[in-house]
Amino acid sequence: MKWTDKTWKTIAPIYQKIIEMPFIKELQNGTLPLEKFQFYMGQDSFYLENFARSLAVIGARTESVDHALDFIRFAEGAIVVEKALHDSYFQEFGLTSRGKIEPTTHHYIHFLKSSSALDQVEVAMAAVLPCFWIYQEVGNYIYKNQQAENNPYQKWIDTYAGDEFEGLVIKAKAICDSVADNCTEAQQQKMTEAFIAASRLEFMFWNSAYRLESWEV
Ligand SMILES: Cc1ncc(CN)c(N)n1
Repeated sequence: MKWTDKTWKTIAPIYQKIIEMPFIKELQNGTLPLEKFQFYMGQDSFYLENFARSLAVIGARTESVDHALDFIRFAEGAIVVEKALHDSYFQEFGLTSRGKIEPTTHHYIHFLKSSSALDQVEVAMAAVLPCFWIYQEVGNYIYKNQQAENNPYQKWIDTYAGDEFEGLVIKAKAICDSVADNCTEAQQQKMTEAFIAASRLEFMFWNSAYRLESWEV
């Protein structure tokens, strides 16, 4: 069985919790309060910037030139989305500033930065995979199950349920499978642990936006 198939099974309960969480349900039916989406957008702007930096570091560290090119292109894509967030989404949703980095975002971006810099590069590739794969699954899930017309969050849904994003996910999964084939059992286990940690952080990221979580002091 492919590493990706085995690993997705380990996070199936986390994914189930994600699609049942209020942030996702309300995004799906268009009732998510604007304030929560604004919070999410601001935090996601920090996230995408640092996600892109981590992808670029992985690109620099990977042995295969083809994988280096893929990761550098992933990094470029994440920065382009980040700019689009500023240029269009921020304006559309009335956000003037992205605010400051809040606790869950802080945890997530530092997890990605330390993994990309210090972990075995195959483990770092596994750490960034949920950022692609979970978003695609959630985007597709919402797209298939939505009933709301004139959903204010439609553009977000279409981004992650779209063909362009699917192409990136297919590539990121294929790279993880090909590098996992050359890893020992113990190394594959570390890849899986990194994937699980990032999946938990994806849940926490949406949950923290729903709760408008901020530093207490
Ligand atoms: C937190 C988070 N994770 C993943 C994605 C999709 N790259 C995102 N925009 N934000």
